[in-house]
Amino acid sequence: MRETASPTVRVIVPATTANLGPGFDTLGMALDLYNHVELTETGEGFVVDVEGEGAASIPRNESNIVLRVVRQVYELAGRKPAGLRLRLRNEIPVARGLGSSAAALVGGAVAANELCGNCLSDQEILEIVTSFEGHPDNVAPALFGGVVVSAMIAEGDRTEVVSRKIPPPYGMRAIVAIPDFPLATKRARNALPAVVPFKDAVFNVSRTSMVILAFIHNDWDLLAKVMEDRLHQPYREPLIPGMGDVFSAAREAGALAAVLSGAGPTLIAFARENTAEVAQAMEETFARHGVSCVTKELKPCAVGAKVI
Ligand SMILES: Nc1ncnc2c1ncn2[C@@H]1O[C@H](COP(=O)(O)OP(=O)(O)OP(=O)(O)O)[C@@H](O)[C@H]1O
Ligand SMILES: N[C@@H](CCO)C(=O)O
Repeated sequence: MRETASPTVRVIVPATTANLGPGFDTLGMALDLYNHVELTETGEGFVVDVEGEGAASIPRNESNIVLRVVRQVYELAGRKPAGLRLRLRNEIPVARGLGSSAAALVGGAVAANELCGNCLSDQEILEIVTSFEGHPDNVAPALFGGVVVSAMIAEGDRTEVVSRKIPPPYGMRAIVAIPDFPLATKRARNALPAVVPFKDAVFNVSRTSMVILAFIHNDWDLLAKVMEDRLHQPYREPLIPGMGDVFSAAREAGALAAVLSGAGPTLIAFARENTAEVAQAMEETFARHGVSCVTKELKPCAVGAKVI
């Protein structure tokens, strides 16, 4: 008798760069570097395979965050799988500020939802994965693509995640300089103060608003002027040797702006030309500070998580 194939779903999810300078925990952009998640319902057991980035460090047991989000989706769908096989193939470096965990979580949630008959909406998936991450600015662009503005709005005992997508900037390139050392998001968030000067808060409110307008109107002169931060980058700079000099070198080489990618340590520069010169300037400047890095030229990605 012909064996029926085990139901399998494959999902591809983009990397993301969060904050985009002043938009701490609010702005994020999807980039064309991907994690691949494959989920199969099996007769028994829960198996996790990992290849690519993080293969040596990502757990294969119940602590694996992707397995945890898959289980939560099945539970919400009222389904109890006899067994699951999870295959993770990662191109996004782990703990480097490019949204590796967000991409993996979104991939797992979308794959599980597909196998459960798509009973959860995108909004429900967004809020489930945000609850794992604690902030929406990687998750939302990983799910929806493009540039996404997000806010967490408390409503009684529930927190609604409100997200709105802007088309990615046309003709813009993102040069990322990825140091060879990891920086856990948790550690980078612990470096932040509980209170900031009122003038710094106002600085970021104005710059975040203007960054959004610059993207909406493709106003690159404006973007170059306003993509600055006072809420998180100054407090994280001691964790990334040479960060300020790398920003200056990127701009001198032709970048419109250069900021910390998410919680770092990756630094990201936005440019429309001279991308090779920008990448070289970032790499050489990091090297002068004793930091070895890999540079990649990436493009903003209009599409988020996709079942393939
Ligand atoms: N692709 C992945 N698959 C499974 N677990 C992952 C993956 N990427 C990261 N993790 C796990 O997510 C947890 C949080 O990682 P952390 O947020 O510090 O790094 P990250 O999400 O990879 O980095 P970043 O958000 O800066 O890109 C870590 O325990 C890590 O093992
Ligand atoms: N907004 C988050 C992004 C983490 O990728 C932070 O900066 O901690």
